[in-house]
Amino acid sequence: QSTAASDEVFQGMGGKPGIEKIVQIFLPIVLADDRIKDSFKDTDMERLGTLLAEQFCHLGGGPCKYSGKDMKTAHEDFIITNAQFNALAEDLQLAMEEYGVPSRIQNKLIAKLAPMQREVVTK
Ligand code: HEM
Repeated sequence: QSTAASDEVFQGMGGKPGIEKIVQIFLPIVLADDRIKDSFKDTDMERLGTLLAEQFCHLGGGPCKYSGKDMKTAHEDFIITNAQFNALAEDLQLAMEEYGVPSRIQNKLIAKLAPMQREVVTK
């Protein structure tokens, strides 16, 4: 594991074009998911998509800067449960699966998101 390139998750998702495509697959899955879709009814999904792509690229070790709010500030006005956090992670995994990201890389991205749970979950 220590020999893995620091950008292996970024590369494994297909670089910037791959990440953009994954986000394009991911957002419709979220908006069709009865467990979480209501949270996004007033959200500018295009802006959210841009920020998610930046964030995944940065977390994956790619050459991107995340320009959005910190996770606590972004979510504190919403009521978000642990179950909803898990639902969103599951949807992201579906999107990565559909794009053909290897499961080892999928798991690494999800592992990087897991620590955000305590900042995102408000209830
Ligand atoms: C690992 C989990 C998550 C990540 C990485 C994440 C990431 C983000 C990012 C990057 C933004 C944009 C921040 C900004 O506006 O500057 C955002 C906004 C938002 N997130 Fe999350 N999020 C996560 C989980 C969730 C969950 C579980 C929900 C609800 C079910 C949720 C609901 C929202 C909503 C509604 C907004 C938009 C707020 C607005 O319209 O301004 N997020 N999230």
